[in-house]
Amino acid sequence: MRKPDGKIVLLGDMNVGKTSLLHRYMERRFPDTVSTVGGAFYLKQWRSYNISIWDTAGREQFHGLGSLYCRGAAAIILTYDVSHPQSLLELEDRFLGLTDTASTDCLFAIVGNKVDLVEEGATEGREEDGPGPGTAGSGGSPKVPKLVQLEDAVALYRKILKYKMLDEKAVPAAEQMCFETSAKTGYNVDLLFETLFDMVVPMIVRQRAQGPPQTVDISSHKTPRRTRSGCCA
Ligand SMILES: Nc1nc2c(ncn2[C@@H]2O[C@H](COP(=O)(O)OP(=O)(O)OP(=O)(O)O)[C@@H](O)[C@H]2O)c(=O)[nH]1
Ligand SMILES: [Mg+2]
Repeated sequence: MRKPDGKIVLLGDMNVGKTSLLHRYMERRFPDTVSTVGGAFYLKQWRSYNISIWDTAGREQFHGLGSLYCRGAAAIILTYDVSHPQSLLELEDRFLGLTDTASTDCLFAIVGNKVDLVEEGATEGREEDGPGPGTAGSGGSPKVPKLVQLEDAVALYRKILKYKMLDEKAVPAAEQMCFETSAKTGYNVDLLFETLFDMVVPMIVRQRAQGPPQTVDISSHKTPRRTRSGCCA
């Protein structure tokens, strides 16, 4: 298997829909999920590059693993549930610190999932994949109030830039990196992942131009010949 060229990590509280978003994008469906244990990844070929997308567990007991998964990440998707304000607060309080191990030029996307559940429509004009937030596919489930607005996510994005000491002019604009999605209907899901892939590819190209990676490719590593004394030749 070829080593992934870039890595994207999904972070966020339990139950916000990280696994469902990944299933919707990779498998084009919305299956029943069980709460993730540890983490898992998918490989996506985008142009001529292999991008790994890591799904992580939101449950507190797996919290320690988060920074391991983020190591060297080119992009991180911070996910919350639009009907649960606490899930947005958790991103700042509990998850942002885990991203310190990511690549120095790591991109951040903030994603409010489950818009199909809420009364108010999501941002208009971004629906390029899948029906609207609360239309076909929502199964007529009773609507709940939308308790987190897109502006709240934009405010968090700006806080992240401050925390990372990044210049707002040197990174993608908040409006470009804050999404509202529904893993259930597919709303904005392709847009989310494919926007990030398109942003990650130039980073890969730049990293390659800067020199070989600092990691060892074990598939091309020859086992050293042993001498009679037992030392390596
Ligand atoms: N209505 C609706 N339900 C969703 C959506 N996304 C996920 N769910 C439901 O929310 C629950 C949790 O989804 P998961 O994808 O397992 O959540 P998770 O973030 O991976 O949770 P952990 O693995 O515990 O961190 C499941 O019952 C999903 O069916 C969505 O867009 N709309
Ligand atoms: Mg999960």
